[in-house]
Amino acid sequence: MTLTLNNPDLLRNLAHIDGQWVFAKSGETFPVHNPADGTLISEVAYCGATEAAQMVDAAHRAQQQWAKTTAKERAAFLRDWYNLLLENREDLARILTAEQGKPLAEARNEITYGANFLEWFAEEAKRIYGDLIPAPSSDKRLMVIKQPVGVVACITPWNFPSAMLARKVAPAIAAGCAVVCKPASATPLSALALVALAEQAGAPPGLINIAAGDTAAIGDELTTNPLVRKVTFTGSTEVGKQLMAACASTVKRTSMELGGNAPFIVFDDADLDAAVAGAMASKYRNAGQTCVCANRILVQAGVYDAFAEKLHTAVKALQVGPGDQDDVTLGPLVDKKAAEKVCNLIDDAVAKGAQVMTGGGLDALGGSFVQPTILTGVNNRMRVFTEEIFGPVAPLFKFNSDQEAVQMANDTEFGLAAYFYSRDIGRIWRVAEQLEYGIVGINEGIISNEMAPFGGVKHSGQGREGSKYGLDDYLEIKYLCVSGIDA
Ligand SMILES: NC(=O)C1=CN([C@@H]2O[C@H](COP(=O)(O)OP(=O)(O)OC[C@H]3O[C@@H](n4cnc5c(N)ncnc54)[C@H](O)[C@@H]3O)[C@@H](O)[C@H]2O)C=CC1
Ligand SMILES: O=C(O)[C@H](O)CS(=O)(=O)O
Repeated sequence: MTLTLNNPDLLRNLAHIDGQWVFAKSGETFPVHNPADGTLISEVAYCGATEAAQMVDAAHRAQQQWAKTTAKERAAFLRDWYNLLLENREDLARILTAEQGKPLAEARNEITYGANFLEWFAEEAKRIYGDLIPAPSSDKRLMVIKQPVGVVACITPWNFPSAMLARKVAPAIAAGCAVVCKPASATPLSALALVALAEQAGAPPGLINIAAGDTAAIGDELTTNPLVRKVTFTGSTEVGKQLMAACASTVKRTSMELGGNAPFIVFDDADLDAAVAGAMASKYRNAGQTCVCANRILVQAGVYDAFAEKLHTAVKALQVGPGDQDDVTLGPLVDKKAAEKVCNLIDDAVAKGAQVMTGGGLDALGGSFVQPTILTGVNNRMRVFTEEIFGPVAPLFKFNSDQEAVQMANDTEFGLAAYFYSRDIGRIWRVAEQLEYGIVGINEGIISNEMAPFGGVKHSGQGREGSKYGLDDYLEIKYLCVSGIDA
């Protein structure tokens, strides 16, 4: 696939440190390939601990100044950056589809989704209020002020390489922090393009720094350098735990958006057509590579066959192919290793008795294209019940009672998103309150937006991104006790 841009300057391959675009000190680079056809898109600077330390030093200097700006000035920068993302949305979407594989329509949506966090936190920046507290004695005045955490490390995944960066950098900048960013090596180009637009929007040198390459070396520097006061991470639970442990030596704050294992419950009073539409949107978005995808579809016995047939019809209508082709609605997985892992999960289920209703393995296109798949006759001994599938596979589990559905749904160490379809108000409240998840979609399969708190419980992480709560993760609360007030 040839990547054609209106503004070729958006395709960056260097690190951005202290306001300069620089090669790696070693001069090394690493390749970025298009998952649809394996073609080379770019060679990107392969950075390591040296560049990571330089980013931290630059961010520390810049943050001292950025913290002195007014909320209005921080808001104005974020809004200018937001406008540039929208003006360059088509190019940003094409870069995103080229390196990650998602269909262009989804890529456009991701750019808008990420931009909306810039707009949201441009507004929230002006509402970082403190408190005055009734004093215990007449000679005292008690108050609370909120101050920026300081230098923040942002480590982001390959599945939403643009929006996940924006979702972290926006509140950090709004709060008065400076950032050092490490994108996933599979998809650095979208993040680099975003930083190029931040520079165009007037970001002071050192405010926003980014480097990719030697993941472990960069990660080690960012988690142990005492000048970094917070690490915000989106990715697998396994890596999240490693990063939390590494941050302990310097007592950094952490925000963790980790893995999921979302139940999608269809009760017998559900609107089945709405439930199928919600399942399609939740399960097959980004070819199933989102942390909030429906991972286990639990269907009440009385409607199981009807729901399965309706879902089958909808899945058969999916168009598998390269994301830059107009009619495609299901792109490749991010790489062949990811596709192999998903096929292994299918094979495990079949070996334990599951039936393949449609799909079942690699698509005829080969490479990292996986057939959209529905499995029936599944049980909780299969890996598709316990593991995050991260692919276009819908296992349909059957249940009888409401309590059985809730028990199955909660039978996991994860707790990010859950979904269910019902039109009974009593059932809705009872089930919503019993589900052990940070996010619950009720009669809805797409729950993500900048206005709502996004985050999980248990092994799905800690902290919330977006919403009026999203700034808290980037602020420190300081209590001032003023005495001697009595005349
Ligand atoms: N809860 C959420 O919002 C999200 C969770 N995820 C989860 O992430 C996984 C898929 O995304 P991946 O990018 O493969 O996850 P990953 O955990 O392998 O990588 C995520 C990021 O961490 C970096 N990383 C890996 N090891 C590191 C280390 N030792 N030090 C510093 N950085 C390191 C990677 O380079 C990448 O930038 C799935 O489990 C998915 O559920 C992905 C996106 C969103
Ligand atoms: O990385 C992800 O999977 C995203 O958080 C999912 S969403 O926010 O785009 O729904």
